[in-house]
Amino acid sequence: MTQATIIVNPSSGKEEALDYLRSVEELLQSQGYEVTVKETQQEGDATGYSIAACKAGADMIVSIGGDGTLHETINGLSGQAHQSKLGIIPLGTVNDFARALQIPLIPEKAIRTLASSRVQLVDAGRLNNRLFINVVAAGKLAESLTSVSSDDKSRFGALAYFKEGIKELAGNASYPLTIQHDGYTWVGETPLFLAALTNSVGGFEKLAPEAAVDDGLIHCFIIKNLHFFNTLTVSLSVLLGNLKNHKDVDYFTAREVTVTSSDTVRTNVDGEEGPALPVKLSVLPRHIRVVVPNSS
Ligand SMILES: Nc1ncnc2c1ncn2[C@@H]1O[C@H](COP(=O)(O)OP(=O)(O)OP(=O)(O)O)[C@@H](O)[C@H]1O
Repeated sequence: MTQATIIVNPSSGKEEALDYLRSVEELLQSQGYEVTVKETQQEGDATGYSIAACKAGADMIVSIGGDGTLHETINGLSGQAHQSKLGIIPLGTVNDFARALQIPLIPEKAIRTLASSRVQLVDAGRLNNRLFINVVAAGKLAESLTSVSSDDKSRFGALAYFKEGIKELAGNASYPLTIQHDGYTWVGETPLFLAALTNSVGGFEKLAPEAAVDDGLIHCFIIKNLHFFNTLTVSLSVLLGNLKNHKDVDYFTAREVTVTSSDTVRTNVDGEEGPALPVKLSVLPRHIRVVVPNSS
């Protein structure tokens, strides 16, 4: 009998993940899976459960939670001799990875997607010695997003991010960064450096519109000045996917990027606190097998 493991994070998003557990189990059983359920209690659990599922030869791992739970699950999958395919029920706050893959954000619809026969190969990013799936951010703005409390996230959802972000914009503080890629070096002060693998960053699905999940590229934005966030042009730029064309933004794509600073600068990785700089980023092309809707 084929095996599936469900990894469910009860604290994700609005804390509704457990409400959908039974439906996910039933759908998988109806597809002929023998199902194991693993509930996370703390950071690292999803990685451990994911490694165990691969070692047990599970055909599919289903993550019920947000981008943080997915990040941990994928870090478990990678490097295993047998890599299970991944099903996603997006119940986090932002759910960028699901947005990028056009997995429905309505849980009932996402659950039906698990019956899809379509599996898409998706890039993963490497950051020093671990993987990321969506975005690495560095700078004052990234640090402020990391500081959003999980209480605020549960109560306000994505708005919690904007609340913190806007507080930080008022300061417009920058860090000195050195960014190297493909023989180029950028040196300057920036409040925000973004390295995105997918088109959806922070819930903005058009922030990096040309970023395909399997293009083998890191899409990088160096925001040189945050003053422009205070003007109407920024909202238009972001919403229309023109951020890269703004005069205060440097945009490039790369397969490998190194970011260093003379200051202590922490990163935000897939929405959670990441390591301090320096970081070396690279791409593992078409590294993860994700179950996506038949029609997308
Ligand atoms: N039982 C638990 N109670 C509290 N925190 C948990 C529990 N299980 C896992 N975690 C933590 O939850 C975090 C991941 O949450 P996740 O990203 O899935 O939800 P989210 O932050 O609401 O969504 P998003 O990342 O899409 O905004 C990880 O940092 C992990 O350590």
